[in-house]
Amino acid sequence: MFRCSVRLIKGLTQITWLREQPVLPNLLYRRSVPAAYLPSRALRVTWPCAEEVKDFSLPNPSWSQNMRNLYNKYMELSQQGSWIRLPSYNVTATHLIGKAEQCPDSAKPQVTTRLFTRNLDVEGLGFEYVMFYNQAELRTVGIFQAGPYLEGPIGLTHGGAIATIVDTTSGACAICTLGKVKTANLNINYRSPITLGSTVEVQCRVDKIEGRKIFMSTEIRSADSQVLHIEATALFIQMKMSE
Ligand SMILES: CCCCC/C=C\C/C=C\C/C=C\C/C=C\CCCC(=O)SCCNC(=O)CCNC(=O)[C@H](O)C(C)(C)COP(=O)(O)OP(=O)(O)OC[C@H]1O[C@@H](n2cnc3c(N)ncnc32)[C@H](O)[C@@H]1OP(=O)(O)O
Repeated sequence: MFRCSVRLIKGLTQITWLREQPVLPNLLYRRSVPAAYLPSRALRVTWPCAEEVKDFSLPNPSWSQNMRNLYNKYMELSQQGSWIRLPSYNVTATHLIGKAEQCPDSAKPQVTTRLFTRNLDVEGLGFEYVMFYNQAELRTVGIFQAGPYLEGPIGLTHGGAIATIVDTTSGACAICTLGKVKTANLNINYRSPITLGSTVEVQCRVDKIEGRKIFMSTEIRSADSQVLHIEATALFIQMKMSE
């Protein structure tokens, strides 16, 4: 248990910017798992115990040249200080401090929860994406490559997969701005299909904040910005301190 805590904390402390975020104290999730979260009586949910915590938003061999070009562009902007690359793990709890002590040592069979967008073990088949956050402008950019396992109509990306990317990119912006949030509303206009294998740029911005409500707009365009694929709006609600 102690070793697990050390590994997780070591991984998290590498993300120095997180410690500087004003929202970080709000990102501490509750420390016990309600029974309703368990997928069945035979299974126990476990938290990440991997030797190494992999950051999935770093380039891998499946990335297209378009994906790499956009990534390099925002990495350069990050070096100038305006953007921050958001790390991405395959277990939601890894993004949050305070889960490590829940690593169990014995329960079998076990199932480890997985972040929906990072649930495939082979690179390039599903969601390949990286997100950057601009704190001054309250914006996120997502660079998304749609893998072949995201098919809806033949050769095209499933609308639900696109909705997931809108939710993820605008949700990340809301989280970085306000702390823990849940999606309350998502409206999507599908303007033109996204071909499987293509890379698109997801642009999200905060429209307004009213108390616990944060209103977001999202646009998805082709890598060269010429084709508008998606226009969307979303409402996220900040969690109460007790949640
Ligand atoms: C340390 C890490 C930092 C870095 C982070 C970086 C990256 C993040 C990486 C990983 C994390 C992974 C992904 C994150 C990305 C995406 C996030 C996905 C989030 C989800 O995928 S989440 C699942 C789907 N989501 C639900 O499962 C919600 C079910 N639902 C509820 O849980 C409640 O319904 C709730 C909580 C929404 C509200 O409940 P509540 O009790 O807290 O608040 P309440 O009802 O009082 O509403 C307060 C005010 O919002 C207004 N309001 C409420 N709902 C509205 C609606 N639909 N339309 C218009 N207005 C609405 C009210 O009218 C009132 O307005 P007013 O104050 O003006 O009266």
